[in-house]
Amino acid sequence: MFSGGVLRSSQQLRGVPLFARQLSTSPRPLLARSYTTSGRPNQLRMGQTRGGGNGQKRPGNNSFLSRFDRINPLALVGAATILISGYMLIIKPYMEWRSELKHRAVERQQEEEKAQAGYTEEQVAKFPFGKKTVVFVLGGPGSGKGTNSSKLVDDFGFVHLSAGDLLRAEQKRPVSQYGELIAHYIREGLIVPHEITIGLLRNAMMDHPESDRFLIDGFPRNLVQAKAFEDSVCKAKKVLYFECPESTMLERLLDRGKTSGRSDDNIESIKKRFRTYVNDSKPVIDEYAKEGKVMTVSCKGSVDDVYKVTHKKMSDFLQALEKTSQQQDAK
Ligand SMILES: Nc1ncnc2c1ncn2[C@@H]1O[C@H](COP(=O)(O)OP(=O)(O)OP(=O)(O)O)[C@@H](O)[C@H]1O
Ligand SMILES: O=c1ccn([C@@H]2O[C@H](COP(=O)(O)O)[C@@H](O)[C@H]2O)c(=O)[nH]1
Repeated sequence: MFSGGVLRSSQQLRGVPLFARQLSTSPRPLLARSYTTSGRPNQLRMGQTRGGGNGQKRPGNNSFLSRFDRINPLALVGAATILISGYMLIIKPYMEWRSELKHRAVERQQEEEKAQAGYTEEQVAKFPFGKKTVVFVLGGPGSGKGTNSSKLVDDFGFVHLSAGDLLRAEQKRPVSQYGELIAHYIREGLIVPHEITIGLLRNAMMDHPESDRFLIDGFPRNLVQAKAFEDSVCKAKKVLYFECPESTMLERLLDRGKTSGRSDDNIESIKKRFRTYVNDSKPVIDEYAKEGKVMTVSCKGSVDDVYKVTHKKMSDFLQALEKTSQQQDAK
């Protein structure tokens, strides 16, 4: 760092920082100051040597210790200050930054390994999906699925899995290979390929082995997804459907968009989401209705009013389910 020009006239100063050398070789101080072993300054005039005033050098003048006679202590202090400051201001923060980067890279790698590993085929095969009570929560965008699902969690001990939330979380995961794809589908109001969504839902269910009840909110979005989920995970026991006019949904979504930060709570995306709902998602509800699985709740009224109806319907369903299971156990 201090490799400045060689000072031929003061070879003794090799190893001393340039800053110190320049100060110590400066012609400015007419009185070079040295220090005695007692610490008192010992002032000598230029050219005067310790051996007397005759200009002859003493034999020991070139000894190691005598080299320091010519070094200005202030210069040494200055050099030391520069060294310490350089270390504190540049080298130390740089080393800390490098170590932080290394730490983050290790964390990212661990996260990626964990995400890629997911669950083994054996673990998936052993998980008792068929014994779980799965209720799909369906309805148009902004019809109140999330609002009511959160309340059902508190009252009936469901685990609430929102397909949209799982996709948004996956999109944000720094090492996700699907991040950009999901962002595009969500912004365009399109349906993400079902392999991705079903994988996320299945893993999320397996993350809660202790729970017997799952609310799956905003899924399935089309008939292909519904069939794929039934084939690879399980059948839903019931569908909770929030019926809502488009004008109400639009008003609520635009209002939510003021604070939600969602990339699809804007008028262009909302229109696309409505189109997807009518063309792809509503037929799923119609299909389940044919199987007698749908409980319909109107979204009109206050949050509390709507939830009162939702609570009653869910309570009736769970009671009926309990009764059926008791009857089966009795056989
Ligand atoms: N009964 C209600 N009255 C007034 N506002 C409501 C009512 N129910 C829900 N909201 C509000 O409407 C907005 C949409 O509700 P929510 O997020 O529950 O809908 P969602 O069906 O889950 O929507 P998305 O499918 O877009 O996720 C929210 O801001 C919520 O607070
Ligand atoms: O099964 C699903 C669920 C959701 N999506 C995409 O996510 C957005 C937002 O979903 P919300 O339920 O409103 O949170 C939806 O418009 C789809 O683009 C999906 O592809 N598949």
